[in-house]
Amino acid sequence: MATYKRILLKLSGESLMGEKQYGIDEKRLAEYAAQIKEIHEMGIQTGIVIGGGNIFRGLSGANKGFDRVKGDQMGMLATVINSLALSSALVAAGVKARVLTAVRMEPIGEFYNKWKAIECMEAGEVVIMSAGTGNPFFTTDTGSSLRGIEIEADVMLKGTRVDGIYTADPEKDPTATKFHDITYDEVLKRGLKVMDLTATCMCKENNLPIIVFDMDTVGNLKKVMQGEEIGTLVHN
Ligand SMILES: Nc1ncnc2c1ncn2[C@@H]1O[C@H](COP(=O)(O)OP(=O)(O)OP(=O)(O)O)[C@@H](O)[C@H]1O
Ligand SMILES: O=c1ccn([C@@H]2O[C@H](COP(=O)(O)O)[C@@H](O)[C@H]2O)c(=O)[nH]1
Repeated sequence: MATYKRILLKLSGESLMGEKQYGIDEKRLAEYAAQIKEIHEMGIQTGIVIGGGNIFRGLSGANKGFDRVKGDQMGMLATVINSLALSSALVAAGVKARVLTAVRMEPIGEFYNKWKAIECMEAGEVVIMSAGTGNPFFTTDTGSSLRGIEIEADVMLKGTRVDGIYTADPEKDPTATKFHDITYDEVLKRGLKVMDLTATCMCKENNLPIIVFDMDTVGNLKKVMQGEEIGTLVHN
């Protein structure tokens, strides 16, 4: 039984690499598409934002001598590449999918607006909102919170490679312990870096709950949608 009518799913670009060092792992892509198909078949309206860290990040480009704004634009284009790949995998799995872009680039994708996104989801399409916010100095976490609020999602799901929010980065600190749930204020006070702080603030101010969970384990997305408490819930 689905507990949510409409969701915003944020996928990690880095996770899309799978076992690779760079780019897109076809197996991981197909697994993501299959998981999304499962919840789409439950009747859940699904909006998606995907990161670009498997291809390019503006900040790392700045370290290599790129102008920061151009680097961020390259990063936003990286999210468009991932979005196109995901839409292609979804269509191959038999799911109608559409890519909208935060920067005009027809015919690659239609220019995003809230009403178009909602109309398409209500008509049974999975909508992938690409190019982040369209502005430099942001991330796709912030793009996700923005789009989640705009499309009036019931929840923002951050599907990543860790299974929730910990007291410290679990990939660096083996003594870190996991939160079952946590308030936005506590995430901000502790400076927990699983999501950027701008995104957390936006969700707090607009009362959009966040669930952080491990998307790389097949079947988890459906479990979260069925109400299984396998990740960490962030709430007021
Ligand atoms: N307190 C914490 N709890 C859980 N994870 C944390 C924490 N602090 C840092 N992290 C790290 O945050 C990462 C999750 O970020 P993730 O890779 O999904 O997003 P991202 O960097 O925005 O991805 P992309 O930009 O590629 O889309 C985890 O892999 C984890 O190592
Ligand atoms: O609104 C946005 C979103 C993203 N960017 C740039 O893209 C890369 C990739 O996004 P990730 O969230 O890191 O996966 C990001 O590092 C920024 O450089 C942006 O400028 N504006």
